[in-house]
Amino acid sequence: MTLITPAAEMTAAAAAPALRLDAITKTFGSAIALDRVSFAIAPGEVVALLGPSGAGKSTIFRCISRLAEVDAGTVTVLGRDIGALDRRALREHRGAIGLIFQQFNLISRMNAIDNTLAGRLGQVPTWRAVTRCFSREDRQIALAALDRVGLLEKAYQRADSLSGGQQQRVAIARVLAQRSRLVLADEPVASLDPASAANVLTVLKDIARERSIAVLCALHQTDLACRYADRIVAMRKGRLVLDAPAAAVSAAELDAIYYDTAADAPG
Ligand SMILES: Nc1ncnc2c1ncn2[C@@H]1O[C@H](COP(=O)(O)OP(=O)(O)OP(=O)(O)O)[C@@H](O)[C@H]1O
Repeated sequence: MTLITPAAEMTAAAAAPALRLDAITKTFGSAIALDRVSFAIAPGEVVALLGPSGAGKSTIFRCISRLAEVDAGTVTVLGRDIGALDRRALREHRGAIGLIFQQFNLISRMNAIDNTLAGRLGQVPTWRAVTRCFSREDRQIALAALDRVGLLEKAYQRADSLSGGQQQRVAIARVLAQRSRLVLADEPVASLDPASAANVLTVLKDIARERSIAVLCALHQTDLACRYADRIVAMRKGRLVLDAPAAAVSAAELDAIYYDTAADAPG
Protein backbone atom coordinates (compact mmCIF):
# COMPACT_ATOMS: atom_id res chain seq x y z
CA MET A 1 0.00 0.00 0.00
CA THR A 2 1.50 3.34 -1.01
CA LEU A 3 -0.29 6.57 -0.17
CA ILE A 4 1.27 9.53 -1.94
CA THR A 5 -1.30 12.30 -2.12
CA PRO A 6 -1.34 14.88 -4.91
CA ALA A 7 -1.63 17.54 -2.18
CA ALA A 8 1.70 16.48 -0.71
CA GLU A 9 3.33 16.64 -4.13
CA MET A 10 1.91 20.12 -4.67
CA THR A 11 3.18 21.37 -1.30
CA ALA A 12 6.70 20.28 -2.14
CA ALA A 13 6.51 21.71 -5.61
CA ALA A 14 5.17 25.10 -4.49
CA ALA A 15 8.60 26.32 -3.35
CA ALA A 16 12.04 25.19 -4.52
CA PRO A 17 12.70 22.40 -2.03
CA ALA A 18 15.41 22.72 0.59
CA LEU A 19 15.83 18.94 0.41
CA ARG A 20 14.93 16.60 -2.39
CA LEU A 21 15.46 12.85 -2.52
CA ASP A 22 15.00 11.34 -5.98
CA ALA A 23 14.68 7.56 -6.04
CA ILE A 24 17.54 6.98 -3.62
CA THR A 25 18.55 3.38 -3.13
CA LYS A 26 20.99 2.06 -0.55
CA THR A 27 22.01 -1.52 -0.01
CA PHE A 28 24.20 -3.13 2.62
CA GLY A 29 25.40 -6.37 1.09
CA SER A 30 22.26 -8.12 -0.06
CA ALA A 31 20.01 -6.11 2.30
CA ILE A 32 18.08 -3.20 0.75
CA ALA A 33 17.97 -0.42 3.33
CA LEU A 34 16.39 2.16 0.99
CA ASP A 35 14.45 1.25 -2.12
CA ARG A 36 13.90 4.14 -4.56
CA VAL A 37 12.84 6.64 -1.89
CA SER A 38 11.67 10.05 -3.13
CA PHE A 39 10.31 13.04 -1.25
CA ALA A 40 11.03 16.73 -0.88
CA ILE A 41 10.88 19.31 1.90
CA ALA A 42 10.16 22.98 1.27
CA PRO A 43 11.81 25.77 3.28
CA GLY A 44 9.89 26.31 6.50
CA GLU A 45 8.26 22.90 6.36
CA VAL A 46 8.41 20.36 9.20
CA VAL A 47 8.24 16.77 7.99
CA ALA A 48 7.91 13.90 10.45
CA LEU A 49 9.70 10.73 9.38
CA LEU A 50 7.94 7.68 10.79
CA GLY A 51 8.58 3.99 10.50
CA PRO A 52 9.27 0.92 12.61
CA SER A 53 12.76 -0.08 13.65
CA GLY A 54 14.86 -0.99 10.62
CA ALA A 55 12.62 0.93 8.19
CA GLY A 56 15.53 3.04 6.96
CA LYS A 57 15.13 6.35 8.82
CA SER A 58 18.73 6.60 10.04
CA THR A 59 20.01 5.53 6.64
CA ILE A 60 18.10 8.45 5.07
CA PHE A 61 19.79 10.83 7.51
CA ARG A 62 23.18 9.33 6.72
CA CYS A 63 22.60 9.65 2.97
CA ILE A 64 21.60 13.31 3.35
CA SER A 65 24.83 14.05 5.24
CA ARG A 66 26.67 11.79 2.77
CA LEU A 67 28.00 9.73 5.64
CA ALA A 68 26.59 6.89 3.53
CA GLU A 69 26.80 6.98 -0.27
CA VAL A 70 23.64 6.17 -2.20
CA ASP A 71 23.86 3.33 -4.71
CA ALA A 72 21.41 5.06 -7.03
CA GLY A 73 19.31 8.21 -7.09
CA THR A 74 20.17 11.75 -6.05
CA VAL A 75 20.08 13.84 -2.90
CA THR A 76 19.72 17.57 -3.58
CA VAL A 77 20.21 20.01 -0.72
CA LEU A 78 19.50 23.70 -1.33
CA GLY A 79 19.73 23.12 -5.05
CA ARG A 80 23.01 21.19 -5.00
CA ASP A 81 23.40 17.53 -5.93
CA ILE A 82 25.45 16.44 -2.92
CA GLY A 83 26.81 13.40 -4.77
CA ALA A 84 28.84 15.80 -6.92
CA LEU A 85 30.52 17.70 -4.07
CA ASP A 86 34.30 17.60 -3.76
CA ARG A 87 35.89 17.07 -0.35
CA ARG A 88 35.91 20.74 0.62
CA ALA A 89 32.32 21.36 -0.53
CA LEU A 90 31.24 18.22 1.29
CA ARG A 91 32.78 19.52 4.52
CA GLU A 92 30.85 22.77 4.07
CA HIS A 93 27.68 20.83 3.29
CA ARG A 94 27.97 18.77 6.47
CA GLY A 95 28.77 21.88 8.49
CA ALA A 96 25.66 23.61 7.20
CA ILE A 97 23.21 20.90 8.26
CA GLY A 98 21.76 21.39 11.72
CA LEU A 99 21.69 18.20 13.74
CA ILE A 100 19.51 17.51 16.76
CA PHE A 101 19.85 14.21 18.57
CA GLN A 102 17.87 12.23 21.09
CA GLN A 103 20.61 12.59 23.71
CA PHE A 104 21.13 16.32 23.00
CA ASN A 105 24.88 15.91 22.27
CA LEU A 106 25.93 18.94 24.28
CA ILE A 107 29.28 19.21 26.01
CA SER A 108 28.09 18.69 29.55
CA ARG A 109 30.82 20.63 31.38
CA MET A 110 30.36 23.67 29.15
CA ASN A 111 27.70 26.29 29.71
CA ALA A 112 24.73 26.94 27.45
CA ILE A 113 26.30 29.83 25.56
CA ASP A 114 29.51 27.92 24.79
CA ASN A 115 27.44 24.98 23.53
CA THR A 116 25.44 27.39 21.39
CA LEU A 117 28.63 28.97 20.06
CA ALA A 118 29.59 25.55 18.72
CA GLY A 119 27.06 26.37 16.00
CA ARG A 120 29.35 29.19 14.84
CA LEU A 121 32.44 26.96 14.42
CA GLY A 122 31.93 26.41 10.71
CA GLN A 123 31.58 30.13 10.05
CA VAL A 124 34.53 31.66 11.86
CA PRO A 125 38.22 31.80 10.91
CA THR A 126 40.14 28.65 11.83
CA TRP A 127 42.12 30.42 14.56
CA ARG A 128 38.93 31.44 16.31
CA ALA A 129 37.52 27.92 16.01
CA VAL A 130 40.72 26.35 17.39
CA THR A 131 41.09 28.79 20.28
CA ARG A 132 37.32 29.08 20.75
CA CYS A 133 37.90 32.82 20.90
CA PHE A 134 34.63 34.04 19.45
CA SER A 135 33.93 37.60 18.37
CA ARG A 136 31.50 39.87 20.15
CA GLU A 137 29.15 39.47 17.19
CA ASP A 138 29.22 35.67 17.46
CA ARG A 139 28.45 35.90 21.16
CA GLN A 140 25.54 38.19 20.41
CA ILE A 141 24.24 35.72 17.83
CA ALA A 142 24.48 32.93 20.43
CA LEU A 143 22.74 35.00 23.10
CA ALA A 144 19.96 35.92 20.66
CA ALA A 145 19.54 32.24 19.82
CA LEU A 146 19.29 31.32 23.52
CA ASP A 147 16.81 34.14 23.99
CA ARG A 148 14.72 32.78 21.12
CA VAL A 149 14.44 29.38 22.80
CA GLY A 150 13.63 30.98 26.16
CA LEU A 151 16.96 30.27 27.85
CA LEU A 152 18.71 33.61 28.01
CA GLU A 153 18.81 33.54 31.79
CA LYS A 154 20.50 30.11 31.66
CA ALA A 155 23.25 31.22 29.25
CA TYR A 156 26.04 30.79 31.79
CA GLN A 157 24.72 27.64 33.42
CA ARG A 158 26.48 24.33 32.76
CA ALA A 159 24.68 22.10 30.29
CA ASP A 160 24.58 19.17 32.70
CA SER A 161 22.70 21.27 35.23
CA LEU A 162 19.85 21.90 32.79
CA SER A 163 16.76 19.73 32.43
CA GLY A 164 16.44 17.47 29.37
CA GLY A 165 14.00 19.83 27.73
CA GLN A 166 16.27 22.80 28.38
CA GLN A 167 19.26 20.91 26.98
CA GLN A 168 17.33 20.13 23.82
CA ARG A 169 16.42 23.80 23.51
CA VAL A 170 20.14 24.65 23.75
CA ALA A 171 20.65 22.19 20.88
CA ILE A 172 18.02 24.15 18.92
CA ALA A 173 19.79 27.41 19.81
CA ARG A 174 23.01 25.87 18.43
CA VAL A 175 21.21 25.19 15.14
CA LEU A 176 19.95 28.80 15.10
CA ALA A 177 23.46 30.13 15.72
CA GLN A 178 24.66 27.88 12.91
CA ARG A 179 22.09 29.55 10.59
CA SER A 180 21.17 26.15 9.20
CA ARG A 181 18.55 26.02 6.49
CA LEU A 182 18.12 22.27 6.84
CA VAL A 183 17.76 20.53 10.20
CA LEU A 184 17.80 16.79 10.74
CA ALA A 185 16.30 15.85 14.10
CA ASP A 186 16.70 12.23 15.12
CA GLU A 187 14.04 11.39 17.71
CA PRO A 188 14.55 14.74 19.47
CA VAL A 189 11.94 14.16 22.17
CA ALA A 190 12.33 10.45 22.87
CA SER A 191 14.03 11.15 26.21
CA LEU A 192 11.64 13.87 27.36
CA ASP A 193 8.48 13.99 29.44
CA PRO A 194 5.30 14.97 27.54
CA ALA A 195 5.31 18.63 28.57
CA SER A 196 8.99 19.12 27.66
CA ALA A 197 8.46 17.23 24.39
CA ALA A 198 5.59 19.55 23.46
CA ASN A 199 7.70 22.57 24.36
CA VAL A 200 10.67 21.43 22.26
CA LEU A 201 8.52 20.56 19.23
CA THR A 202 6.69 23.89 19.46
CA VAL A 203 10.00 25.78 19.42
CA LEU A 204 11.26 23.64 16.54
CA LYS A 205 8.13 24.25 14.49
CA ASP A 206 8.10 27.99 15.24
CA ILE A 207 11.72 28.54 14.25
CA ALA A 208 11.19 26.52 11.07
CA ARG A 209 8.44 28.96 10.12
CA GLU A 210 10.25 32.12 11.18
CA ARG A 211 13.58 31.30 9.54
CA SER A 212 12.37 29.20 6.60
CA ILE A 213 14.24 26.19 7.93
CA ALA A 214 13.33 22.80 6.48
CA VAL A 215 13.09 20.21 9.25
CA LEU A 216 13.15 16.42 8.84
CA CYS A 217 12.29 14.92 12.21
CA ALA A 218 12.33 11.19 12.95
CA LEU A 219 9.70 10.43 15.54
CA HIS A 220 8.20 7.33 17.09
CA GLN A 221 5.19 9.11 18.58
CA THR A 222 2.51 9.34 15.89
CA ASP A 223 0.38 11.71 17.97
CA LEU A 224 3.22 14.22 18.14
CA ALA A 225 3.84 13.81 14.41
CA CYS A 226 0.22 14.69 13.67
CA ARG A 227 0.23 17.62 16.05
CA TYR A 228 3.52 19.29 15.12
CA ALA A 229 4.48 18.24 11.59
CA ASP A 230 3.16 19.74 8.38
CA ARG A 231 3.64 16.48 6.57
CA ILE A 232 4.18 12.87 7.45
CA VAL A 233 6.52 10.67 5.47
CA ALA A 234 6.58 7.03 6.49
CA MET A 235 8.90 4.16 5.69
CA ARG A 236 8.56 0.41 5.95
CA LYS A 237 11.37 -1.95 5.07
CA GLY A 238 13.20 0.67 3.05
CA ARG A 239 10.18 1.82 1.08
CA LEU A 240 8.22 5.04 1.24
CA VAL A 241 4.68 4.03 2.14
CA LEU A 242 3.10 7.37 2.96
CA ASP A 243 3.70 11.02 2.11
CA ALA A 244 0.76 13.21 3.05
CA PRO A 245 -0.18 16.38 4.95
CA ALA A 246 -0.34 15.52 8.66
CA ALA A 247 -3.91 16.79 8.89
CA ALA A 248 -5.00 14.34 6.20
CA VAL A 249 -3.53 11.18 7.73
CA SER A 250 -6.02 8.90 9.46
CA ALA A 251 -5.45 6.79 12.55
CA ALA A 252 -5.80 3.67 10.38
CA GLU A 253 -3.06 4.87 8.05
CA LEU A 254 -0.78 5.55 11.02
CA ASP A 255 -1.46 2.09 12.41
CA ALA A 256 -0.71 0.59 9.02
CA ILE A 257 2.81 2.05 9.11
CA TYR A 258 3.60 -0.09 12.11
CA TYR A 259 1.20 -3.03 12.09
CA ASP A 260 -0.48 -3.65 8.73
CA THR A 261 1.28 -6.43 6.85
CA ALA A 262 -0.59 -5.34 3.70
CA ALA A 263 1.76 -2.35 3.73
CA ASP A 264 4.56 -4.75 2.82
CA ALA A 265 3.01 -5.51 -0.54
CA PRO A 266 4.90 -3.97 -3.47
CA GLY A 267 3.50 -0.52 -4.28
N1 LIG B 1 26.07 -0.21 8.35
C1 LIG B 1 25.12 -1.11 8.09
N2 LIG B 1 25.46 -2.36 7.72
C2 LIG B 1 24.53 -3.29 7.43
N3 LIG B 1 23.19 -3.06 7.50
C3 LIG B 1 22.80 -1.84 7.86
C4 LIG B 1 23.73 -0.80 8.18
N4 LIG B 1 23.04 0.31 8.51
C5 LIG B 1 21.73 -0.01 8.40
N5 LIG B 1 21.60 -1.30 8.02
C6 LIG B 1 20.32 -2.00 7.78
O1 LIG B 1 19.51 -1.13 7.00
C7 LIG B 1 18.16 -1.22 7.44
C8 LIG B 1 17.67 0.16 7.84
O2 LIG B 1 18.32 0.54 9.04
P1 LIG B 1 18.12 1.97 9.72
O3 LIG B 1 19.10 2.05 10.85
O4 LIG B 1 18.19 3.01 8.68
O5 LIG B 1 16.64 1.85 10.28
P2 LIG B 1 15.84 2.85 11.26
O6 LIG B 1 14.51 3.06 10.64
O7 LIG B 1 16.67 4.04 11.52
O8 LIG B 1 15.69 2.01 12.58
P3 LIG B 1 15.65 2.50 14.14
O9 LIG B 1 14.31 3.20 14.33
O10 LIG B 1 15.75 1.24 14.93
O11 LIG B 1 16.81 3.43 14.35
C9 LIG B 1 18.12 -2.22 8.58
O12 LIG B 1 17.76 -3.48 8.05
C10 LIG B 1 19.55 -2.24 9.08
O13 LIG B 1 19.87 -3.49 9.63
